[in-house]
Amino acid sequence: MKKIRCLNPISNQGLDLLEKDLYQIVETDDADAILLRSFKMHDFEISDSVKSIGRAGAGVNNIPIDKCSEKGVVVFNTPGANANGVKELVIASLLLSSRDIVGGINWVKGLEGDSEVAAKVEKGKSQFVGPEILGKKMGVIGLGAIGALVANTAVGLGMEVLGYDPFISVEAAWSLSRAVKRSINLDEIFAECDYISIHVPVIAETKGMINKDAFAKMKDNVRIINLSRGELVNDDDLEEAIKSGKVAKYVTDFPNEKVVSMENVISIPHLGASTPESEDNCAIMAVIQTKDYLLNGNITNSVNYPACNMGVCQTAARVAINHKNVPNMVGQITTLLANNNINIVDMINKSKQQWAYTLIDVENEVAENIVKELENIEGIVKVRVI
Ligand SMILES: NC(=O)C1=CN([C@@H]2O[C@H](COP(=O)(O)OP(=O)(O)OC[C@H]3O[C@@H](n4cnc5c(N)ncnc54)[C@H](O)[C@@H]3O)[C@@H](O)[C@H]2O)C=CC1
Ligand SMILES: O=C(O)C(=O)COP(=O)(O)O
Repeated sequence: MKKIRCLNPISNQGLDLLEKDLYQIVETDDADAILLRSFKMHDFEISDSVKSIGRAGAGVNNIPIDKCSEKGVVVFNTPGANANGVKELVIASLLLSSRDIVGGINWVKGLEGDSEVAAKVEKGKSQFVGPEILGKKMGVIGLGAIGALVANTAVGLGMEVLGYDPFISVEAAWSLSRAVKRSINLDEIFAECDYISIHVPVIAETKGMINKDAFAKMKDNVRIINLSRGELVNDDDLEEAIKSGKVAKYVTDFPNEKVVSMENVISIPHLGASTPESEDNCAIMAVIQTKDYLLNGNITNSVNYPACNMGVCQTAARVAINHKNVPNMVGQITTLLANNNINIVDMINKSKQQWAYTLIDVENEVAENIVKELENIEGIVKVRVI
């Protein structure tokens, strides 16, 4: 029986795929696999029983990836599974940033109980005028699953779209409308766009990328939409840019104590992926990937270990080894098996940056002492016999 622990509520559409005779949902710290959404795991004790962590969503900045890699814990996410949910909220945000719908709604709320609401609405509406988006320039930073959908939809809404992504995947590039203009540097986006939407992960290179220097290059009255992560924007610099009139509106899905009280900020409570469709898609994908890893050792959509697939084991046993990507690992592993008279039927070795994974189907049972010997090889961080 494999134990699965959920650190956030995970859609039943996914959890129902866990067969009752094979899997048990637990709240104890002896789980084989963890499923989560935005739960912050940095201070969470990851026990040695944990083999994988499945993020039902895209961003993995809530998970200590390096620590997981060192422990041989494979971290999955679910690329694209919530992209449409986010895209739709970006389009809503685009309109909210332009027309003062939020200001208008709040003002009308204040007229409750007034006997002249209809007349006052007509008289007061001019204070909420805002521009149309048709024909305006939209900059999309990051053209992955979400950014590509946003760029294409903005084209469909009659906007002129500039996209920037130096690491764009072939798949995302193919999916882009030919009307999306490629920017080769951010400065062009900053200088030309009336609306800028950010769709990059928060990593060392992107943290605080929307800062004083960036604001200085932007047009006056620019509208910025950030449904990616709060840390991408420098809050102090944003405050200045709003005060000076450089930024007309900032829409964020990641409000904090500082941003929430700023003028001309629209704060959304992290609702980008909060649709039944996205929640179901993410849960289903995370569960399928987790099951395949626990049962077969196959890796799909991991952010720290390489993709690897040998189907279902047809031999006496399958040995799954997580290790460092350094010379002579395969040599040492196969020599040790040969010295123990274990015949290899099939094997695969893959690497991703400094980590690697070796799957070996063998003809014989693999005894506990051999597992121990494998674990003792310098550079090996996890050994499983499936
Ligand atoms: N508000 C919400 O509920 C949600 C927020 N997100 C956020 O959106 C981000 C993007 O999600 P996806 O599009 O699904 O991810 P993705 O991985 O498909 O796309 C990210 C893109 O950013 C690009 N990129 C990386 N570094 C860059 C840089 N320095 N400059 C320009 N582009 C760069 C990559 O090449 C990739 O194409 C996530 O990392 C997450 O932080 C994702 C889902 C839901
Ligand atoms: O997928 C992501 O990166 C998200 O930000 C969605 O977060 P959530 O699963 O809604 O807590």
